[in-house]
Amino acid sequence: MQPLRWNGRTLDVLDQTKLPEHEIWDTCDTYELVAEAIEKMKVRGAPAIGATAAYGVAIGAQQGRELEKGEFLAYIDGVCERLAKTRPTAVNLFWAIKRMRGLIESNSDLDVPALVDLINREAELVAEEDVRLNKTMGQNGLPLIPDNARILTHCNTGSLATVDYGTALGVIRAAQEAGKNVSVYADETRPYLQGARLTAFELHRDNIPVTVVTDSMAGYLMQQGMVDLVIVGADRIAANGDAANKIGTYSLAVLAKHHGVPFYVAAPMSTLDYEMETGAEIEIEQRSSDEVVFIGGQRMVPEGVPALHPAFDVTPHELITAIITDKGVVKHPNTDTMSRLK
Ligand SMILES: CSC[C@H]1O[C@H](OP(=O)(O)O)[C@H](O)[C@@H]1O
Repeated sequence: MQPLRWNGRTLDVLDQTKLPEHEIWDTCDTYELVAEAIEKMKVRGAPAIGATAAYGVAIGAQQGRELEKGEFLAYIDGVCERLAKTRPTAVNLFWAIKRMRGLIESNSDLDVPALVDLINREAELVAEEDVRLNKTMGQNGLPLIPDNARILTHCNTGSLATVDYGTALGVIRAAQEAGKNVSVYADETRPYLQGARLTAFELHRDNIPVTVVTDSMAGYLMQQGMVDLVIVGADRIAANGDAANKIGTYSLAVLAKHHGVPFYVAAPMSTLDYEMETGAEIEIEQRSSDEVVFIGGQRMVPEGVPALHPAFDVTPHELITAIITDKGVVKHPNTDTMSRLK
């Protein structure tokens, strides 16, 4: 199930906060509505956020179609700034905005209508490329997935986290499509429950055997020999291979190392941030503690008791067996091996 529907003018966003029970689509006909959809995590997942931001710039450009050239360029810069403020960790957001800005700067001689059409087309290209690259990544990861693999994954890295097909779930899909008999344990992934609500939803629809487990069960599953490999996504990968991903990923990597279970990260090249030397520099989004305190509107923490909500953590490259990208697989990632992907 794809999370975005583009008709050339407006963007319909599948409201993922309402899944799996309700399939509700929100129409974004202004860039502000696009920004709010990202901030409220109606759409989430690094590549999906990047594509959504690109469409947000395109919708903003259409809104400014009647402006004079100079006003338009200043206005579209403001649109980009607004979208860049939505969420800090997933580099795909900034990669997409930088790509749109670069296109505008290198074509600033065009008149406004021509620029608007060019921006529209570029946003569509970002989305089309994402699907193609995810499928390539799936094929690149295939050799790492043995037949009958029992796979543990975290959060949601499927079609709902991308334009379609997925990153880590894309590798799992490729394995199933290749006839491998794979099964998945999906961490529920508190507090937003991407695993229970989204990954289980996607895999069940695709007839990929999936069992939901609580985040605290990962160690038990590995201790019982029930997991053959772990595969997760990423929101930003530093030049040395340190990977920022949903909170709880680092704990999985430590457990996997202790139990000798391979730990894979799957991410497109748009998630690699070569300007960031190590993961220590990655900004970790701190979201509202209400997202921890309340589940489905029901209070789980006593009034007056604070709760933390770091939305991501960073897994050191030493704990990562291999990073799977659309350009190839980096085993034992470090600054040197990662540099060869450039
Ligand atoms: C395919 S990347 C998905 C990536 O994004 C998720 O974060 P969020 O749901 O907060 O956007 C999580 O880190 C996934 O691994």
